Amino acid sequence: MRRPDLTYATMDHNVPTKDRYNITDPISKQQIDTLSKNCADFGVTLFDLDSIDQGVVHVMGPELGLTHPGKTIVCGDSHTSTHGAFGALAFGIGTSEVEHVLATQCLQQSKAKTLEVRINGKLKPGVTAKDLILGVIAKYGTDFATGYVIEYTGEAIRGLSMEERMTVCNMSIEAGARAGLIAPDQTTFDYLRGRQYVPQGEAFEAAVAEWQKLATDEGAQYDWVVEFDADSLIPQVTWGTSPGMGTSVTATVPNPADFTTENERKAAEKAIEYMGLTPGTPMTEIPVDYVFIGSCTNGRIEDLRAAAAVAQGYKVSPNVTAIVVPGSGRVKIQAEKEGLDAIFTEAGFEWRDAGCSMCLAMNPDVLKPGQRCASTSNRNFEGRQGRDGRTHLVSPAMAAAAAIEGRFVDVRDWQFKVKQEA
Ligand SMILES: CC(C)[C@H](C(=O)O)[C@@H](O)C(=O)O
Ligand code: SF4
Repeated sequence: MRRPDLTYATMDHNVPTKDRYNITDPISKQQIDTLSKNCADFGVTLFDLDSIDQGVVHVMGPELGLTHPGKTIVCGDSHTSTHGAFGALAFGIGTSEVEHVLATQCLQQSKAKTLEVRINGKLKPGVTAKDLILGVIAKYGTDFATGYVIEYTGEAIRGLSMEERMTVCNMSIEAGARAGLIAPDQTTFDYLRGRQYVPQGEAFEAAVAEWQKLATDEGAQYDWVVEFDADSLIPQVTWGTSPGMGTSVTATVPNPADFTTENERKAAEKAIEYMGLTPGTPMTEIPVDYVFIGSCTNGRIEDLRAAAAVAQGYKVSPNVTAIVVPGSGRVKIQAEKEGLDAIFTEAGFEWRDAGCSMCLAMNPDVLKPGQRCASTSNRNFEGRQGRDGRTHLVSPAMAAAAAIEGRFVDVRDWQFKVKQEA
């Protein structure tokens, strides 16, 4: 290994989120044991199950301050695009490329084209970064950014916290992009200050002076520009089996006949059948069996706060199983300090340990065939959360409201209702 000092590891995909040391799946067990052994043999820092920093790599990395503006970051995982939120060039690579990087610390790449995704206006109350990226992908499709690196710009992006920016960049890959990034600014520097793996004291100020140079050039030219209006965005729910098959919670399940091309019609038909839905059904009349709050898209502390704010004082519907899975050990500890775990458990949510959990069916958290899940993760492919499971992607607040009502609800009405009752 060329640079063990620049390499970090954790365990996330196949870690059980309850009784975490009891890994019964032999392949998962072997993978985890092999990683431990390799890290020990090659001197790589590993955040293992005993570490409070163990968690989903895209949650715990930034949290530790490992992600800096201007860095090139690779990981054997497609959602590495998350780290672009800091103005890093971060992308997922395949296993043989991982091997190449470990041996040489370099990678041959062809230059990507540049795409500006300009978000005009501001998000309205109850509309989140998750709705924003789901809305962009619903509008432009799951392959519009193929061959490009996205730069997200515009007023709405500048107004986002680092955690919200990570949610947006996380799903760049669902738009087909090689990577997605946001130019660093004061929000970025404030987030990084004092974290374990950033320079401290005067060295930090010197780093900031360098990072400031990474702001978007005045009059920068891109290969392509698309625009999106944040002002008119409504909370989103996906109805199909790709992240682009989404709509507003106030809308209905679409009619395949209304799509323009034959391919789209066929894809919609197939997706609606798999999802067990009927065209024309209001999204708010779709009942859910399961709610998953977590993942590298929405398993950060702000996400858990948003979900807890909705859940507080209510009970999960008797027809629903709901789990909350912090993205990292530190998110878990912070949430417990703030009493969020108590809010969730009193409401009837299960409070779990950090891991990828039900984002993908590679650990004990799996849907049963036919079960329908409101999920804060990023992929709703067939079988993603378990064979024949049905996934609807939503924001944390929307997921929490769905857990309580037992169906999708417009969280903007929900907040109104809460206020009236209070
Ligand atoms: C299993 C892993 C390689 C995969 C990825 O690359 O993204 C997973 O994290 C996912 O979200 O589908
Ligand atoms: S949380 Fe989900 S999307 Fe993120 S790395 Fe894990 S499996 Fe992939």
